Amino acid sequence: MNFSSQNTLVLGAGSWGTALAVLLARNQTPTYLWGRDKKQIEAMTHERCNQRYLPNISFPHLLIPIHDLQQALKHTNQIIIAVPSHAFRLTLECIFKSIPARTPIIWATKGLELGTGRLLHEVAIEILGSDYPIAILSGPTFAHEVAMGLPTAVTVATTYPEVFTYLAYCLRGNTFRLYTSDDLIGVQLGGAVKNILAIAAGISDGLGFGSNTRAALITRGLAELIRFALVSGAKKETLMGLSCLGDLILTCTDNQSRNRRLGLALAQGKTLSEALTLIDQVIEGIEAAKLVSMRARQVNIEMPIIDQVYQVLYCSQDPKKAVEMLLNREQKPEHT
Ligand SMILES: NC(=O)C1=CN([C@@H]2O[C@H](COP(=O)(O)OP(=O)(O)OC[C@H]3O[C@@H](n4cnc5c(N)ncnc54)[C@H](OP(=O)(O)O)[C@@H]3O)[C@@H](O)[C@H]2O)C=CC1
Ligand SMILES: O=C(CO)COP(=O)(O)O
Repeated sequence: MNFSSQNTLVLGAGSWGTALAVLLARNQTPTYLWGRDKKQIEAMTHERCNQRYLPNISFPHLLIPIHDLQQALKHTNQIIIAVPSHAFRLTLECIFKSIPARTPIIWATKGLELGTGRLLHEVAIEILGSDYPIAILSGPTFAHEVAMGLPTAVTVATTYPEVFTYLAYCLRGNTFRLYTSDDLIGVQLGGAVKNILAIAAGISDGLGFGSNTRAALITRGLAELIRFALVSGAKKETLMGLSCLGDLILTCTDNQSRNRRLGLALAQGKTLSEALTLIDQVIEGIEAAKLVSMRARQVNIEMPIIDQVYQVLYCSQDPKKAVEMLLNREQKPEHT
């Protein structure tokens, strides 16, 4: 394959889609960055920067912001979806009739399908059938750090080796390293559930608890995540890798995480709607908390931390009370 003649289309002009488009274009891959907001695309075209979602990062000349989706689809050999999970189905439904069969479709979205809790590869296969090679890019990746060129490593889950090879070629460089995995379930569940645990870590730190508490939350949260993911068909080794443990550590410990900042704000007494207004970006852990706690009950998996996050978000549970509930649970062996 003559890689150098290929174009990539990134769907979703938020912080993550923009950072990925910047990385691709810096690596000499002609890249279209599609966003739904025409005014924002015009501003990005004029300013050569995404002031709203990724300020102070200049666009390389091979990055072209675009609003006309059909036009963008005409010129693409690879699609990367970076819209929030609530827009995933709609985005695929809009494009699938216009993309040639065999076009690789990769997503960097971290979450479950709105309302149903299905994994996004199930949604993708339902819409696309088996004519399109799919892959999932996930891992500890704050958009701004990636765009700054700080060294970052990710997992790409796919059963199509050629998709990985081409993606790795496009994202190559000294700052971005890709590892392969064939565990679509584990990689997606790690990325979705860690967001809920980052809210928990934010709550804990916002209440003024210390490093001991945070370490306990991360470790016991990971135990919940593993129980849930194994029952769902994930591989255990995936859960110890970048897309799960790596991302869990990142988002539970650094205030660049919007999910963690949500927890901090709630613990400081803000209402959910005040916190949402304050952060003003996608917070995937909110919907995921509802979907995962519901699913955990259905499959009879104990997820006490996730459950308390759900209670705080949806049932007006006082964050302090949520911690009390967790600490006063019946004693049990660490490993069961
Ligand atoms: N930011 C990060 O560091 C990382 C994010 N991710 C994941 O990437 C995904 C996107 O998040 P991120 O870029 O951070 O979010 P942001 O909050 O930065 O931006 C959200 C973007 O999604 C767009 N959007 C919202 N609804 C729709 C819709 N219905 N159709 C099309 N576009 C829509 C928004 O457009 P508008 O401005 O018009 O509302 C905006 O461009 C999430 O799943 C997130 O978990 C993964 C790794 C890192
Ligand atoms: O997934 C992320 C980094 O890997 C971003 O996390 P937040 O959505 O919590 O900001």
